[in-house]
Amino acid sequence: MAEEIEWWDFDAQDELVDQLAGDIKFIIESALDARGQALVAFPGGSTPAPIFAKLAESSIRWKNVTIIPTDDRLVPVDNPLSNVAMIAKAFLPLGARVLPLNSEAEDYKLAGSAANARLQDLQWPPDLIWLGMGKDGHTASIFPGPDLDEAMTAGDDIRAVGVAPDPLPPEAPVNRVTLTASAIASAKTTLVVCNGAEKKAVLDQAIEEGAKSAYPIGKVLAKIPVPVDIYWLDN
Ligand SMILES: O=C(O)[C@H](O)[C@@H](O)[C@H](O)[C@H](O)COP(=O)(O)O
Repeated sequence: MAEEIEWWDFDAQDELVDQLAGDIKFIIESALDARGQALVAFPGGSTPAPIFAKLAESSIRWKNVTIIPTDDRLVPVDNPLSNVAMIAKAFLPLGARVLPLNSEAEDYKLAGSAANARLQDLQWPPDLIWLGMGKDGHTASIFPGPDLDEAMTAGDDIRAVGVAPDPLPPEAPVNRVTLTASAIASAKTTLVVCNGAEKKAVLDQAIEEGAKSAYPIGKVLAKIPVPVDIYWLDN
């Protein structure tokens, strides 16, 4: 169980967007003040788009900020499913350094190893890992399937692995590269952002069940040693 979990409930999307963009700005600026640079991981999916847009309006020293996806779908960057493309569109024009997890490798395991090798060059740990979650309880791209154990139990030196979700999620039915649970747990700050009663019910159950949960989000949160803030939009 994460040391402490705090829920922040919102009735309106613009309130969640404003609050979250402000909180992420604060985390990034604190890192810039302390170290002159910041490393953050942002999720894919549909939820982040308005938050990226709001955050991109912030006057931050973006040139000193490195952004990685928490996970990526193994598709070319010009494919609408690409997580890194969505991040890059919002933050590359501001001068941020946006690094992909995906690669040309056809073998998803090789793509995972390549991403892991690239992440070794970064100044770890991340200042922030912002997680999304699916209705099936996946988070980042830690999904039920043959690679769940590896993603959950890989050692601290393994930051990313390739994953073939089983079943493939209908909204993006492709293999993935994801940060491992230990990479996620190493972050200085962790946020979860989700919406709707269905995801709330899954998240409540996953938190209750902790490490034994069949939901990946429950297993991952159980490994996180710092307090976790959950931003939940009721819609
Ligand atoms: O690439 C991905 O699929 C994600 O990073 C994933 O973990 C996402 O955060 C959730 O599936 C929620 O997605 P939505 O925001 O679209 O509901």
